[in-house]
Parts: sequence; C-alpha cells; structure tokens
Amino acid sequence: MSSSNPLRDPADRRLPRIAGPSGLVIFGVTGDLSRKKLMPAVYDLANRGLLPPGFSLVGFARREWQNEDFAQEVHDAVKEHARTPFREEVWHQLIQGMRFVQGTFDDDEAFERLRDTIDELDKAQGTGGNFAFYLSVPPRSFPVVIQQLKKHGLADQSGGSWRRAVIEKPFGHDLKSAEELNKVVHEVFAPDQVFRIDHYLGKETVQNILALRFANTMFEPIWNRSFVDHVQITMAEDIGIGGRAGYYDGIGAARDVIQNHLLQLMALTAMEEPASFDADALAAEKTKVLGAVRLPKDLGRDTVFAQYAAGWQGGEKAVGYLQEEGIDPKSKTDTYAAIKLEVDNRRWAGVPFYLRTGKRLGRRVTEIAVVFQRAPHSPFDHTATEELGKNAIVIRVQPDEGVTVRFGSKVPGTSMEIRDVSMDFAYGESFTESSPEAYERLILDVLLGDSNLFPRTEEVELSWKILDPIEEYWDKSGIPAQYPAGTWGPVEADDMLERDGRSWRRP
Ligand SMILES: NC(=O)C1=CN([C@@H]2O[C@H](COP(=O)(O)OP(=O)(O)OC[C@H]3O[C@@H](n4cnc5c(N)ncnc54)[C@H](OP(=O)(O)O)[C@@H]3O)[C@@H](O)[C@H]2O)C=CC1
Ligand SMILES: O=C1O[C@H](COP(=O)(O)O)[C@@H](O)[C@H](O)[C@H]1O
Repeated sequence: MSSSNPLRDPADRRLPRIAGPSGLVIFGVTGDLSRKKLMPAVYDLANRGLLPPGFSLVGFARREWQNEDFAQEVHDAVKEHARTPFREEVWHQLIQGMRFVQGTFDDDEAFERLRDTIDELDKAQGTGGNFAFYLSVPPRSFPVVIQQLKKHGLADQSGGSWRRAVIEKPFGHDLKSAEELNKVVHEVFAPDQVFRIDHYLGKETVQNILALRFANTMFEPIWNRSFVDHVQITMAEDIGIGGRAGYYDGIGAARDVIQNHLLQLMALTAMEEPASFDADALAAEKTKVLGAVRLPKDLGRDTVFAQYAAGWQGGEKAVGYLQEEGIDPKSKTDTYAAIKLEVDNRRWAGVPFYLRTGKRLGRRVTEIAVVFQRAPHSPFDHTATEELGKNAIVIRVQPDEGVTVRFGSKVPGTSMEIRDVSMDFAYGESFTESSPEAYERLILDVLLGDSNLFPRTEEVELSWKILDPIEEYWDKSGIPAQYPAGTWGPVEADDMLERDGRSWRRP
C-alpha cells in the first residue's frame, strides 16, 4: 500500500512510521467499536500509506458471512466513518488481504480455521506471520479468547515473527478482577506482546500535554503547588448510554472512564518530566504519580455519584437513565461521578485535582483546566479587580481542540478596571495537518510494536486501587443523586466545590 499511494510524499520526514509486513485479526468485528472506529481506522491508515503492501485484515464473528459479506461490511463502515476520502485503488489493495472467520469464542474448529487463514495469508500476502489480535469483545470474553489463542498455537512467535494482543477497556472491574485477568493474559503473552487500549492516549491533544509541559520553558516553572490553586479535569458527554445498556449498567461512569481516561489525563498533567520519551521512562513517571494519589478522608464530602433523570437536550426530550431500554429500574449505577484527589508529593501537596464525568450533560467537552492562585498582592483598588477571575491554562482535549490561557487585562478606557481575557491556540488555525483519529494512531503503534501510548499493568492496577474504595463507599452509601438530562450535573457536585470555596467551570 505504501508503495503505490500518491498521497504519500516520500521526502516527508514527519511520516516515516510505516508498519512492516503484518496483519490484524479483529475479534468482535460486527460490534459497535469495530464498525465505528477500528475498520475505518485501518482504511485511513492504508489511505495515508502507513500500512505495508500485503497488509491483511481478518474479521472473526458469529455471523454466517463469507469473505465478500465481510468486505461489504468494512466497505460500508469505511464509507460512513472514515476520515480520509474513499479511493478505489486503496480499497482494491486492501480487500486482497481481507478474510472472514465465522465462529464463537468457545469454538475450537473456528480457531483452527483462523490458524489456517493466517497461514494462507502469510503465503498469499507476505505478512511474515506477524499478527496482532484485537479483542474488541465484551470484557467477560477477554479470558476465553486469550486462552483459545494459546490453545491453538496462535500466540507463538516462531521463526522471527511477532504476535501481539490488543485488549480493549475496561481491564477488569476492580483491582482483584484486573489482577486475575492479568494473570490469564501473561500466561499466554509476554509483557511486550500486550497492548492495553486507552484510546484517550491516542488523541493528539492528550499527547500534546507532554509537548506543552516539557518542550516549552514558560509553563513548567509555575506547574506546581506554589502557583496552582487546583486542577479540574472534565469529560462531559451529551449522549446517553445508547444501545450499550448491557455493558454500562453495573459498570457506571467512574469505572467506564475515570479509572482509565481521566486518571491517565491526571497522570500526564501531574507527572514529573521523563528522562526520555520512551515507553519505560513514561510509564515510570505515570506510575509514580498514580502511586502518590491520595483519596479524600471523607468520601461522603468529596465524592458525588449521580444518575440522569428525564430532561431536555438539544431541544428534544430525553428519558431518565432508569427508563432507558435494558436498564434495571432499580439500578444504582452512576452516570455522573465527581471526585476530589490529591497527589502526595513535593510538587502537588495540598493542590486538589477535581475529576468529573457524566453522560447527558450540557454538551460534549473534555478539558484539563489548571487554575492558578490569585496574585499575592494587588496594587489596584478592590473595585478594579472585581471581575477578575483566577488565571488558568485550559487544555481543550475535544471537541474544539487547542489551549486557552486566561488572564486579566485592563479594560480600555480612562478608569482602571481589569477583566478576564483569553489567548487561544486552535489546532485548525495553527496547523494544516489533520489529527489522526485516536484508534488510527494506536493501531499503527501496535503494528510497529511501539507501546508508549498504552498503559502498563501497574498503571491499570494503581488506577483500580484509587477507585475501589470510592466504589465500595458508593455501594454502601445507597442512592445516587439526580440531575436532569441536558444540565451540568447534580447540585451535590456544585456543593462539593463550594465547600472548598471554588466552583466548576462551565466549558
Ligand atoms: N463501543 C464503544 O464506544 C467502546 C467500546 N469499548 C470496548 O470495546 C469492546 C467492544 O465493545 P462494543 O463494540 O461496543 O461491543 P458490542 O457488544 O457492540 O460488540 C461485541 C462483539 O463481540 C461479539 N461477540 C460477543 N460474544 C461473542 C461470542 N461468544 N462469540 C463470538 N463473538 C462474540 C459480538 O458478535 P455478534 O454481533 O454476533 O453479537 C460483537 O461483534 C468492549 O470491550 C468495550 O468495553 C471501549 C471504548 C468505547
Ligand atoms: O471509553 C469510552 O469513551 C467514550 C467516549 O469517547 P470519546 O473519544 O468520544 O470521548 C464513552 O462514550 C464510552 O462510554 C466509554 O466507554
């Protein structure tokens, strides 16, 4: 593919990362994630010339499909969700290596057929026997798929070829189950063969946290307890649970996204500078900071969990969580969670990190706001600064990707009045290059064997250690608070910050 792609400029040194001979097997290929993200990402990689000639894509699922039906499914998913234009020549090359294997996860014959298919592709497409197995399947099925890969010799790296396992989130539902799953995984795959997905790490704006902090000189000197008042990390979604009731109920907002995405954002915001940008150095710093996270003493005071009630969103009536199809009408599952954490180290002692997430909130936005202390002394009259807020650096992760710096400025005129103003960096205005979709970046990294953007076992387990006591407390404490769909969450969450003399940002 790379050899014939006219979009690729071979002189462009910024695009040197092309995967070597390889293939990808997607388990659960008929599922939501595969259709919306994975299959389009594979096409986009091919279209950008980042996949090798002969790249192979194998779908494994229960449907009675032939190779042609699978190809049609990929085609439809690509047309609907891919980010790059559809080009016949790229598509034509991609389908040469497309195969479908029908079966269930406990079906030994299906796994034998999968092995034969991989051998056939190796000869026909020249994959070099290098295959990544992407487990885009219900989390309860992770162990059986891993064990089947072992049983049928699919995890063996013989003759210089590589085999890798890509495991979707959530990795377990608490520390114990994560440890158990880890044991199963590492009975089959060595640590460097395992890629745990946290797709937030594949987002361009999330990687930019490290660039912002460590490639510049002006932010790092003030990135500490001497200047920072608090940090707010928000991941707000306007969607409800959609068709994912079976997965979501019993899991909830905190396990779904705080344990992984939000704690990873917090780790990148709070960690020390790594010695280099390699996977071990990054993981070491993130692990240190996650290990230093301190829970509030009073979980009733400094955490909130809630469920959306019926409300209005985007001019349309939205049902409450308990009325959603497939949800237990007595469910206590959180669709909103807010927690206050601290980091017990010299840089951050005493600085609260407020994390919040929710479904059916006012709008879709993810951001990290580093909010600074007020100036220690003001030579201006009190009235001059009445409308001056706290300075802030806001990393806008999505959807309006960029960075905002908020500070006070004199209002033009003959009197002295100071008001908040913003300086803005927007990706769309500063760069002509488009950001790859997170899954595109992560799939390429798997094929390249680059594990920088994948959380390690220790990070996953430390994150559960942080969340488990909070979940246990919520289990015991009973009824979730409520918020109408389309609002910014429950009043209890506003009260939580007000008690600290602060307030949530309204992004
Ligand atoms: N969807 C999303 O937005 C996100 C999903 N994820 C994670 O990705 C993974 C997949 O999620 P999602 O796509 O939403 O899930 P879906 O329920 O939509 O898809 C699950 C897939 O697994 C297949 N499957 C289930 N059981 C079996 C079985 N016994 N044998 C063979 N195939 C089986 C299904 O096949 P069939 O069609 O025949 O039922 C389907 O292809 C999960 O781990 C989820 O947590 C992570 C982030 C976001
Ligand atoms: O991992 C998940 O993320 C999605 C939100 O992803 P985003 O990239 O659109 O922010 C969330 O809807 C889903 O519940 C969760 O499992």
